[in-house]
Amino acid sequence: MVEVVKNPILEFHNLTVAYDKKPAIWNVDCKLPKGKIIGVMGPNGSGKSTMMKSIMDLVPRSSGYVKVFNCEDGSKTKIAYVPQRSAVDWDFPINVYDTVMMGRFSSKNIFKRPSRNDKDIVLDAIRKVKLEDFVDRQISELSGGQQQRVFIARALAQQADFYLLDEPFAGVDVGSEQAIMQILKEMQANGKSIMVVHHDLQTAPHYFDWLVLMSTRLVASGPFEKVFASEKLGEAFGGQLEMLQRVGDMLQKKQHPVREPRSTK
Ligand SMILES: Nc1ncnc2c1ncn2[C@@H]1O[C@H](COP(=O)(O)OP(=O)(O)OP(=O)(O)O)[C@@H](O)[C@H]1O
Repeated sequence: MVEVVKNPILEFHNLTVAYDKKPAIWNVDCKLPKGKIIGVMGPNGSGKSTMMKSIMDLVPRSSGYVKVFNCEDGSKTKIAYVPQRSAVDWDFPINVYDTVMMGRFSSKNIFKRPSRNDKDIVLDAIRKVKLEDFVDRQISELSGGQQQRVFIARALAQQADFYLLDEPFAGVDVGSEQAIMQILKEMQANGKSIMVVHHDLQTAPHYFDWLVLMSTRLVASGPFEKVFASEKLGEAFGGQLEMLQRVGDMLQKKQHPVREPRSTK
């Protein structure tokens, strides 16, 4: 099941990426819509991270291509990428402010001096993720949820049109997960497109408008409810059907599977 998209932000055209000749993603062909929060789901090793990296041109393509479409105003679509937590050296000696400031530098201007405008944008991004009390704190001294928010602030400082987040909720407490989700919804309300690699089938229905299901091949891409309710979910996740049944029951009862954060009052 691959839904046709008329005004896409992104197109995968027969894309294959292999490591040591073993395909990590195989012949992926689909278009993804603008202005949505898109979930990318599938079992471990199904190629979700590779899909993200192929958009950023971080992995060599064996065949096919990825095309990112222009913004409405004709300017080039800017992409910000938040890698998996495990790909980041959290012991690197750098504080929150300087990490977020990295979002204002590209490979072409790494030696520029930050302008007043850069500084304002960085402080604004830090405020948006509610880390203003931690600007001077080393990133190694933050909790998992705070570290993730620093990287989201760095992406916000890039002022991109399209945001890619690889498992932003891994190693993050429930309160931080909800805070991050709130930030993503606000970004969407401001016209941004967002793509998120996610593992948790219970929370997914509350987060995404569009679902891409991977199992090395593309299993499905379409409106969330349509893909989630189809047999494609079982096809992608194979052995985990019992758990899926429980999720289905929960959805029928309209229970919100995410616990409310405990009040701090
Ligand atoms: N740098 C690499 N070198 C060799 N093989 C790799 C490399 N990166 C990923 N792979 C392999 O490619 C396949 C897809 O990996 P990928 O990380 O894209 O999957 P994933 O769906 O994101 O997995 P997970 O949910 O566990 O993070 C896996 O079999 C993985 O072992």
